[in-house]
Amino acid sequence: MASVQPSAAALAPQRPSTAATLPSPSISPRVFPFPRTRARRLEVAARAMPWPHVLTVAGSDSGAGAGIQADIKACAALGAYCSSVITAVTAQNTVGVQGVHAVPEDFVGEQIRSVLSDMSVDVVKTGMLPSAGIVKVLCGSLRKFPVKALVVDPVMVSTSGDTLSGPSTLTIYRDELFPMADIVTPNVKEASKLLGDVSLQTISDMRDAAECIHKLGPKHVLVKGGDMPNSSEAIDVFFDGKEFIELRGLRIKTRNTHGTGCTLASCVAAELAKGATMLHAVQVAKKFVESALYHSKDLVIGNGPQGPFDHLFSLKSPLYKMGSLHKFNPNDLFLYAVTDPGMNKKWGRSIKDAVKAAIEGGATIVQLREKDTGTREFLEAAKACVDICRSSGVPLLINDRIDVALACNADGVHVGQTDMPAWEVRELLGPGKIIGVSCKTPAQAEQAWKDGADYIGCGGVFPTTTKANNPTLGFEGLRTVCSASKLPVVAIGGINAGNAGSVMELGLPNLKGVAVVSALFDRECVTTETRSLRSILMNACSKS
Ligand SMILES: Cc1ncc(COP(=O)(O)OP(=O)(O)O)c(N)n1
Ligand SMILES: Cc1ncsc1CCOP(=O)(O)O
Ligand SMILES: [Mg+2]
Repeated sequence: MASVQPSAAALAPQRPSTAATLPSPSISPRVFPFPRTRARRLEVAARAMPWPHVLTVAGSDSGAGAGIQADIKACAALGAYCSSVITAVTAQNTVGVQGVHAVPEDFVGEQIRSVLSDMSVDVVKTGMLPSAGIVKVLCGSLRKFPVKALVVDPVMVSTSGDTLSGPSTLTIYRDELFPMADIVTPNVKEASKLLGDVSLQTISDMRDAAECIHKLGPKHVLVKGGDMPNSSEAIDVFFDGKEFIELRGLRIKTRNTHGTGCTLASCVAAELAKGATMLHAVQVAKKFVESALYHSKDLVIGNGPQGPFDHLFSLKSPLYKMGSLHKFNPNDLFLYAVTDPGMNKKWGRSIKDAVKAAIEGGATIVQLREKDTGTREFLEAAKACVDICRSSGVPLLINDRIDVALACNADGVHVGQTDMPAWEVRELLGPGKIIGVSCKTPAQAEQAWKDGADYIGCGGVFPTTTKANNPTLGFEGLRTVCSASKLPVVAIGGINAGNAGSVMELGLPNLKGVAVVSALFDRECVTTETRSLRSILMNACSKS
């Protein structure tokens, strides 16, 4: 690999600033508020707003889909500052890598020194490290200027199949860099290379690989399964030295996957810099990549087989503002309030007041089930309820109506067996939204999971007059579905203050809560009923 030499222009003496040649201004020059004494500087620093800071040590991608360019965009998208040390300049595009020009080792060292000696960097993330010498320089610098965490993305082969780091770096990766790392994030091809070209075909192989790489010294390992053949999901294996966690995601059909590895590692680094735990950082990173791929799936840049994706998709999409992204927490199903227009009319309250009251009483999630409300009125009310729920941190779902959910930017939808299939809903809503599916059988629960739902609603557990022609499953039916479900379950149908405790006391696997219509809304005071049901549920859970 050839070295980069500074251009003649870069080496030429600097032109004196134009300010020096201008006549002195008649007004006093502006005083910049840079504190002159050390004590004053420290005082200012103590009051200063912290800005999580990631330093990426990686290669430049001229096509800007991967490498340094991806790292900076990913960190920016997640609110972290990203400084950059360039280890190599690559000529690449959507077709592949046409050339690599490594930066001389001592100049890589100089860049690192410039950043780490001046700025307070929280996390260092590494990407393309083209030579063993550069890895050595990096390790030496990290010993001199320690940071809170080191994220190592062992970039060895580009997704187009081009070699970015020779075999000589393998040994030093294993001997010097990995023992310093808080996490190493190989894909299956890289994991295989790191372990001497072992074959990785199954999740169990990925677990074994994660364990072997962990023995090389990093605190955590994430083996990414995005490239695994014959898998309808993107499953990654996370290992912290004790426990294996399979992280499941959607496999987004798109050609725009260039730079996913760099982006994932940068997101992990950004989240760590913000103070997240490792598992949380990895979960956020995975969700971010999945969402970016989803929102970029139809973009076209370049003519080659692998295009870049849009890291800053949230700036564009009104449906996907980061602020409204409600990451699903199964415990939110604990007390699920489902509205009913007839009951609200009967008691003379608006949808908005009903939702406010339920939240005040302690509802943990709300569904607008407005079967007879006109679309325009429904949408207006839904928008108001989105505001109420968002300011209380309670997710708001829409029953049946994907169009209304999209228009009001709700947190998700609930659909039944005769509504739009969950996988089509997922296509429309994207990965950031919550999808619930009504299921009465294990087969339906299995399908809901395959379709990408987040939870299932199972019932009627007891007879109900709220939903016509709805067969009663009883405790046995609920037990059968809960035991088979891979998704969290909420029980529904005829649940009230008199029987809710007995449902939760069943202690069924996956049962996270109860969904209730009439026992909350066909009552005079929604807040009182919700409050009392919540305390019944809490008592029952403390017993079971
Ligand atoms: C939480 C929850 N579970 C089940 C249902 C029922 O949905 P569905 O089967 O689509 O019937 P309708 O509610 O549309 O009549 C639900 N709404 N919520
Ligand atoms: C929507 C729905 N899905 C199954 S039962 C049911 C109605 C639940 O209403 P209630 O809580 O009043 O019995
Ligand atoms: Mg429905």
